[in-house]
Amino acid sequence: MNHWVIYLDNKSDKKGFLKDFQKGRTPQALQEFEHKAGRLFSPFTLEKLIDEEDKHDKKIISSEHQALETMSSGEQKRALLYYLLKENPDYIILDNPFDNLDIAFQEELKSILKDHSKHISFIQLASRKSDTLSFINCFGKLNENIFTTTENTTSNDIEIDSAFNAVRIPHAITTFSNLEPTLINFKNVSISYGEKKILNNINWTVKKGDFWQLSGTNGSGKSTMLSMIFGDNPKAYGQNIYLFGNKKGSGESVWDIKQKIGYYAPAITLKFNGRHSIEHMLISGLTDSVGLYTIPTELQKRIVNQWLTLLDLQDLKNTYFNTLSTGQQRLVMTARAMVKRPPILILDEPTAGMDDESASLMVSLVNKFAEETDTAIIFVSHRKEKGLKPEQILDLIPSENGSSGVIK
Ligand SMILES: Nc1ncnc2c1ncn2[C@@H]1O[C@H](COP(=O)(O)OP(=O)(O)OP(=O)(O)O)[C@@H](O)[C@H]1O
Repeated sequence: MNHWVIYLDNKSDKKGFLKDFQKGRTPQALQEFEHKAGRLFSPFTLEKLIDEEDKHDKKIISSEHQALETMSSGEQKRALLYYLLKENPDYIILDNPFDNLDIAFQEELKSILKDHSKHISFIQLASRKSDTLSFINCFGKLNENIFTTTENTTSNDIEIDSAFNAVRIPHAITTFSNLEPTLINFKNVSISYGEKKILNNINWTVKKGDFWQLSGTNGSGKSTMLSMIFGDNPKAYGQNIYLFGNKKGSGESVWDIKQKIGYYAPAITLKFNGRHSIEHMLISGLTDSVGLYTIPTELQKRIVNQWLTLLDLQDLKNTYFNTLSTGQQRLVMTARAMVKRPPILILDEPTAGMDDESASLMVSLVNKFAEETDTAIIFVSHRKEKGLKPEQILDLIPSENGSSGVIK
């Protein structure tokens, strides 16, 4: 039985490939799948199922106890996997299956897929060569929209430690005065959803200039914690959570808080589907807007030009953002969250779905920003991100009473 891996880079037209595949337009080498029943294990499938459940008010993979929409990203993937396997298709396309999964579930997934590989063919789309499943016996790659077969290539270790070293992080133009040295303070924070206990007695202090990694298994409460800092999660009220010295829910508006926090998660890239030049995208990071509604000042332009030089994107400054490769878009969006040099920068799984080279560039940029600025960074990731240099890790360890926080 054949099992394929198809390596992707940030220029691969994955969407186009999947569409063609589903319509039966398969490349020559993959013709064995042409008239077979296939399923897709991908965030696209999850999106569609959530939408369908919502529209028709029915449970397709939601359980009795919990709607698919409210599950954590790892829980959603687990539910989808079992749903697809139960359908017993001839083949399953696995779209970067390990993204957003904690180490334990990654291992479990590997062994579940291996067991099923005796009677289901798998086609793994992989941005990282090191993710290649052990039972893969056919190799290919997707260059833009062209599929070609390749030799069995082993994982490529990319070191881009010297990237961005020519230029320093540009100066800030916004000043954040009267900041307390302690920016975030969780005191004995415990959160439940109904009977389900999520966080148990979390104590966490983030100070000016800290570099934290927030980690924990799927469903351990990482997004819940972020939503209490950056979002409007009502569960935050009544808890002892202090942001910039003020108790959450007392006085400072969500807008006041958001203004002091740079935030980037891959999903927000989707918000920027209009025609914005890269230069304007970065300027909009200084003005906290999605588009650019006012004429930028000379100072704003100068700072953004320095950022473009740093990112080596000077030549592309007038290019539309939506024409960049995924890796370039992610770097621009991360830089957009950095340009203000906010007191806090939250990066929520920023490397999910990135190829090795782009992930490595992202890590270099974050390390450099941590080193050269006073911004406190919270980097959320399941992966031990190669080369990332956080000073401290808050690991959420789940138990029946909710997750406790262990500082490493
Ligand atoms: N509205 C809700 N109702 C019920 N349960 C919820 C709701 N929102 C979140 N949960 C549960 O809270 C737990 C923590 O979810 P959260 O998204 O914070 O985890 P996470 O650590 O970010 O996980 P992942 O790494 O999988 O994204 C999960 O078990 C999730 O199912």
